[in-house]
Amino acid sequence: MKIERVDLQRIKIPLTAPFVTSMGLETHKECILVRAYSGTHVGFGESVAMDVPVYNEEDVDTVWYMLEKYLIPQLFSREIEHPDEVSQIFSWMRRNQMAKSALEGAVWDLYAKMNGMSLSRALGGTRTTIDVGVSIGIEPTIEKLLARVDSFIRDGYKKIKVKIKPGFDVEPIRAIRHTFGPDVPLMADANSAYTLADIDMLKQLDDFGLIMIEQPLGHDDIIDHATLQRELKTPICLDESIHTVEDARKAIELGSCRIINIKIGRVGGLTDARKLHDLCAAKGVPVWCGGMQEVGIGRAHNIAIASLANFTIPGDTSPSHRYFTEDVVTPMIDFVSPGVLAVPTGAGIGYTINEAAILRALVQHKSYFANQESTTTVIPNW
Ligand SMILES: O=C(O)CCC(=O)c1ccccc1C(=O)O
Ligand SMILES: [Mg+2]
Repeated sequence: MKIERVDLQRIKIPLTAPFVTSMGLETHKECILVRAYSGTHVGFGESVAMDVPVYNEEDVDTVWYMLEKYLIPQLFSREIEHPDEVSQIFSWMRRNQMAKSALEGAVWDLYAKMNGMSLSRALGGTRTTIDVGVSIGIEPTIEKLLARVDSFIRDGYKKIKVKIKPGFDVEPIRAIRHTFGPDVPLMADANSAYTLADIDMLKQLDDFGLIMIEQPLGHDDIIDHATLQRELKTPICLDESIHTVEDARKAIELGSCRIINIKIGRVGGLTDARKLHDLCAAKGVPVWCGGMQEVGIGRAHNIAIASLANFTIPGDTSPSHRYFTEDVVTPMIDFVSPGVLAVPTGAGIGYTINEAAILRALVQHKSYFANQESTTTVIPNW
């Protein structure tokens, strides 16, 4: 296939509730949607970079810049047989995994649509449904947190993940266990808020039977995590520290974690996400699909990758209504039964794009053509 045109659309949508983590506060979702065109087919991708570089080094503007300056022109210049080639084509560029992934994901959807198969099938997925959990931000009080946990348990979520930070860690976890009992599948995500100096507090978390503790230490660390894992019964799951398949190999070899959270954007795209999944399967390390509060396109990509066999732990891919009142796909992504999403069987991502919703959220649109000048529209809607 030859990519003849790419559109970038920057959108901004309010979140139904503010999301607080040890990294800061989010009230809106801002991201870039990518469309890749070949013949009569269009593939869709989504950049998961946040509006500020607090999770990784990228933000919405750096993604746009890297796509426009390097990645889009590079795809225009060649014939592609299979989307697996895209990550190889982009491999000369260091990092910028989310920028690469946004375009690579659009090419994967395009390829699946051109071949009349679902994205899940194109990736080798075997599950027809996936179990999902919920990621709850830091609430102003333990009482408010308990109320949220209660409503998510009632909704049937298969895993409850709570964000922790220094000063809001042991007590909220103790309160959840005390109120809801030992059987609730519970985990904590620290987003790198601790160091080895906090080891006594982290060891206290061992008493609560957590499924795992996600990314307790430095975003760029795998050494101290190995030290910590030797001291903890609870499995450590790495998120921020794993950007590549090689990172995962080294972390597993060092014993830095026993579980890995795979985010397609963080690892540079679907091809590398699948390779990381395969490596973990070979090493006996379970994986689950993380989330970046994606709108429907990125969410659909997450569902497709989570249909692979070694995604044995419920992921963070909650239904659309947990974040937004309106999504960019229609109908909104929702449970088929409590805590369970269906893996679409239609071509590509398998959801219909809600063009009207995108127009309502649109901030900037630019079309790039293989053989023509590009055109930009800036929409001053905020
Ligand atoms: O609901 C989701 O999409 C997951 C939300 C989440 O936990 C998260 C959101 C933004 C950045 C990092 C993380 C994380 O998993 O650490
Ligand atoms: Mg995380």
